[in-house]
Amino acid sequence: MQVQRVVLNSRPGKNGAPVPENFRLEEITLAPDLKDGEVLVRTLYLSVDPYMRCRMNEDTGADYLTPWQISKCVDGGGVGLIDSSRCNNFAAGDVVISFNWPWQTHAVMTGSDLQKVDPQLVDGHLSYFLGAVGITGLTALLGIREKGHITKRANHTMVVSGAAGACGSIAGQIGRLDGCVRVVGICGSDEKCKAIVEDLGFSTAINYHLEDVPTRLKESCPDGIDVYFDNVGGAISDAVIAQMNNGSHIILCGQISQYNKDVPYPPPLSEETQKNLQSKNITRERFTVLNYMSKADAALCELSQWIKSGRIKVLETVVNGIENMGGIYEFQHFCNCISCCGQFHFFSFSCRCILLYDERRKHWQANHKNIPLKKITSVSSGGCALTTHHGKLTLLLPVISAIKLLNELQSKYCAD
Ligand SMILES: NC(=O)C1=CN([C@@H]2O[C@H](COP(=O)(O)OP(=O)(O)OC[C@H]3O[C@@H](n4cnc5c(N)ncnc54)[C@H](OP(=O)(O)O)[C@@H]3O)[C@@H](O)[C@H]2O)C=CC1
Ligand SMILES: CCCCCC(=O)/C=C/[C@H]1[C@H](O)CC(=O)[C@@H]1CCCCCCC(=O)O
Repeated sequence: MQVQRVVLNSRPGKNGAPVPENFRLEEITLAPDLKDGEVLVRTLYLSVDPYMRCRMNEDTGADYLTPWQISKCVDGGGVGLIDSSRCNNFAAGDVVISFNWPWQTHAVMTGSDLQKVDPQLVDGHLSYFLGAVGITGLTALLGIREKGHITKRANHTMVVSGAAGACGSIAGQIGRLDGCVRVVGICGSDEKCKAIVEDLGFSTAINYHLEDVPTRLKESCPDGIDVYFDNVGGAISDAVIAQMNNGSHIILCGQISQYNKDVPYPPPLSEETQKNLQSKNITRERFTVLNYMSKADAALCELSQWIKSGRIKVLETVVNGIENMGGIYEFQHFCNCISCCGQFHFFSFSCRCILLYDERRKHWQANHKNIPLKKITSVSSGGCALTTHHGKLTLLLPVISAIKLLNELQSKYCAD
């Protein structure tokens, strides 16, 4: 069987921004026979995440991350279907996920690397297993519960950086559901600001590219800041920390603004910010979701229920084609992504890029008629935004490709 895959072509260098040329698309032949314990999977969606920037370095700087190897297939979070199986735990048609899914249209994987998931949890919207009902949703929920110390009726104000991203967009909504009276999001465009306020229910949004963050924080958080969900680090976090209250809490989720720099994780803080933390007794404990997986099942159920009931909205992003996987890193400033292989569709909001393989979708529908995949229900003007059952998708593609993609999406998925 001929399959396409993405390999690492070159490294950006420890202080370099990733470029599409860091990746290369190849075609290879998969051996037809499976060994005992192996399965053949069809890739549906692959996730492109900030931590992968570290895997592009020879030394990732984090003990739980291995570097990607030059000319080898890259891997990460993925979801797909079992095509055929020689592993007792899996049968053809099962939906499975893995943290080490190769960026490949089909792959032979060992059963022990895969986890079977229940499509009912996401109402057939399988990409959610890589986002809102997957690692980033868990990160938001467990990060808040473990490190946020939000108390109902305490009138807490929460600030979220990277607020339109996969973790941030869910974290802000959970902050609200858990009882914060005010949730302020910081993100990088007016479009994102509008979406997190109008679609997700954040109280206020600050565009850090156009607005003065300290001034806008002062206006938006008149009672100071009690909880900070930090996705970005750097100057934005310095500004937030400067306005945090005594005894307040930081959820140290990630520091994306520093990932192109050759600094350890978590990157060092300025002296002034360190002083702020100490003098105001602010907690800032590192949070890694993988350390809380014993709580994952219950948390995933909670997320699933919130999403199904519409109390949490999910924003997603799609870009078209495995050949565009490298290009996704051009969007890294704007988004972290999900994608797949073959004839892709790459939906792309602020947070996630998702590639959907047409044939696989048909395969899925043929085998799971009772759980229809969500179809796009309307396309809004300008070729830059679509609406699904679950919320708005904003394409970060150039308008021309966005229009082309929308037309394709329309003709393929909106007919019925
Ligand atoms: N602790 C844990 O276990 C986990 C941590 N993480 C971390 O959470 C963070 C968010 O991840 P995720 O939501 O998946 O990623 P996304 O890519 O979905 O979101 C990241 C957001 O950060 C913003 N951003 C990118 N670069 C910068 C910058 N230089 N300055 C300010 N904002 C920037 C982007 O939008 P814009 O600039 O337009 O606002 C983007 O929306 C990352 O730091 C990641 O490493 C993720 C998963 C698990
Ligand atoms: C070094 C910067 C990391 C910053 C925090 C972050 O983004 C962490 C992400 C992990 C999160 O805890 C859950 C995940 O899915 C991310 C890591 C996944 C590790 C997979 C292992 C890959 C490998 O084989 O190296």
